[in-house]
Amino acid sequence: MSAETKIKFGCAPIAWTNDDMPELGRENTFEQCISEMALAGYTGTEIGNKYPRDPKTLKSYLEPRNLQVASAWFSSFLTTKPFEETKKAFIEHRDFLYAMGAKVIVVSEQGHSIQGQMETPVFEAKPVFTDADWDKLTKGLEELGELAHEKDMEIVYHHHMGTGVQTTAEIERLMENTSPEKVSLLFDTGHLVFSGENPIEIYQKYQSRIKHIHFKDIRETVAKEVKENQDSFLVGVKKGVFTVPGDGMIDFVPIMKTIAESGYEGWIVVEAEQDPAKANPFEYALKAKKYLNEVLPRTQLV
Ligand SMILES: O=C1C[C@@H](O)[C@H](O)[C@@H](O)C1=O
Ligand SMILES: [Co+2]
Repeated sequence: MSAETKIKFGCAPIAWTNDDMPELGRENTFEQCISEMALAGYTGTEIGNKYPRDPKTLKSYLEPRNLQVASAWFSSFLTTKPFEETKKAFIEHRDFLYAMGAKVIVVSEQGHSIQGQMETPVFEAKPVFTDADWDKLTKGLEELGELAHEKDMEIVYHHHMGTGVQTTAEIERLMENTSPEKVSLLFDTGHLVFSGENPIEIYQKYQSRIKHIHFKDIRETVAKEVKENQDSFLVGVKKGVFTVPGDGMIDFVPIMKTIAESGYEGWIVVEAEQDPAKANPFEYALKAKKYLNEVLPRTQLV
């Protein structure tokens, strides 16, 4: 089987309407978003704040457009709230994704996170977990992993700027202290490069545990500005730190080659949040798909 058939390309709705800042792209409708994704050539989507939450209704919109649900984000609060609260919300989210046919559940720990704070500098004020936080996080994630297994699903942990799992050392600590059977990893190129990590090294080290991928590129000059100005994550997004693959500083050819050579089977979701008033979401989705269509054969595996 070629790499092309094992890898499916999806697109995240965050470029049309931003979940972290719903005022960005408020005017873009749900139907416009999913129609444009399909028109740009994607076969999968994640879930945005305008998507109907009833599986039957959502399917009635997605199926005519040949779109599947790849996954959806879940915020855990294992380090700051009683486990039962996260568990209850997780089961609801899991059951919704299961009904939609998704196989993986994106989980990101939002306890102590500063990613949603407009004024907090993302590099300087990022949280650092205590040993007690790590203990709660790793144990809690393993329990969520077991709950996912009840539906034959996996949790994929999303390392993220402005959270306690952002750097290479933090990703390593998470991976080393959780069971590979219970906790898998999401690989997000944009967050790794923005943070200053080496994405290929991380991919190679954890390839057997990577079960979901987000592709976004970085505008190098904006990333430098965010660091120098001590901007928050959200201000960075508004300034345009993220863009689609092929439009920034990341060379996706070696990344794609590493992914294809690893035998990765699953979704690569183009997820490049930026201000839709400055970056037309359809044009950028199309640009990314064209670029990826060119990059994939250059991995020489197809
Ligand atoms: O997967 C993601 C979901 C978003 O809400 C988040 O802030 C974004 O940066 C991301 O990578
Ligand atoms: Co992501």
